[in-house]
Amino acid sequence: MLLLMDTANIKEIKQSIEMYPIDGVTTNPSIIAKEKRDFIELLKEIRDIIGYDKMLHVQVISQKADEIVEEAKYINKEIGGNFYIKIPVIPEGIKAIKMLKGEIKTTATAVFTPQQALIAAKSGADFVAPYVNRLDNISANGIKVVSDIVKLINIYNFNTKVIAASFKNVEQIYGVCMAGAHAITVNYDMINQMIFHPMTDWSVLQFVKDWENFYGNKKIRT
Ligand SMILES: O=C[C@H](O)COP(=O)(O)O
Repeated sequence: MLLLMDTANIKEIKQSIEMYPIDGVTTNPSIIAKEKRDFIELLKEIRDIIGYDKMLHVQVISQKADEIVEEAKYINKEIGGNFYIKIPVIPEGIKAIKMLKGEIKTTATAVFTPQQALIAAKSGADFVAPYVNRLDNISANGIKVVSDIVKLINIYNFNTKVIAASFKNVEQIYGVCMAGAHAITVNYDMINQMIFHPMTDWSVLQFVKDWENFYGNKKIRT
């Protein structure tokens, strides 16, 4: 299972890379704009922090295939390393995914249906990114959509991986993992929530208390 951070915030990226087993970073134009920084300069800083081996997914802005391809080539040249260009699954985006096959790795994004994922996978996308919480918010079932996409990819033996995105609670994350999503991308709040449990904190406190009752301030290693 691949675990990526859905953020462009330098502090959050540094902290999560230090604490957790992170495989890379995903961004989108909204996430990037929040940082109020020069686009390429910010991406270069992220690349420096995560190194050249971890994945960095960056989204295009253009909506015409030729321009999407040009943007993809430009960002890839500037950033380098293990790079994926994120392309929305509009028709021109699908065309661009086909055009980039064999040249730049692609993540088909803004996926809301298994049918979109199927076309993106057949076009050669390396990842498809269904938006779980945004689906749940429109009374659809995000986990079911992810589960169906995973099934379709297996039925047709595509090399495409599912990177489930857009989470607002850990139950959604658990659901997509049980459905066999190959990767998840989560924000800083979600990664911390994934590891949090009040009983864990209570248990740790209790262990320390019991130790101190007998050993006082004595450490295990003096
Ligand atoms: O790039 C896609 C994001 O993961 C969407 O997440 P969001 O619905 O929390 O904005």
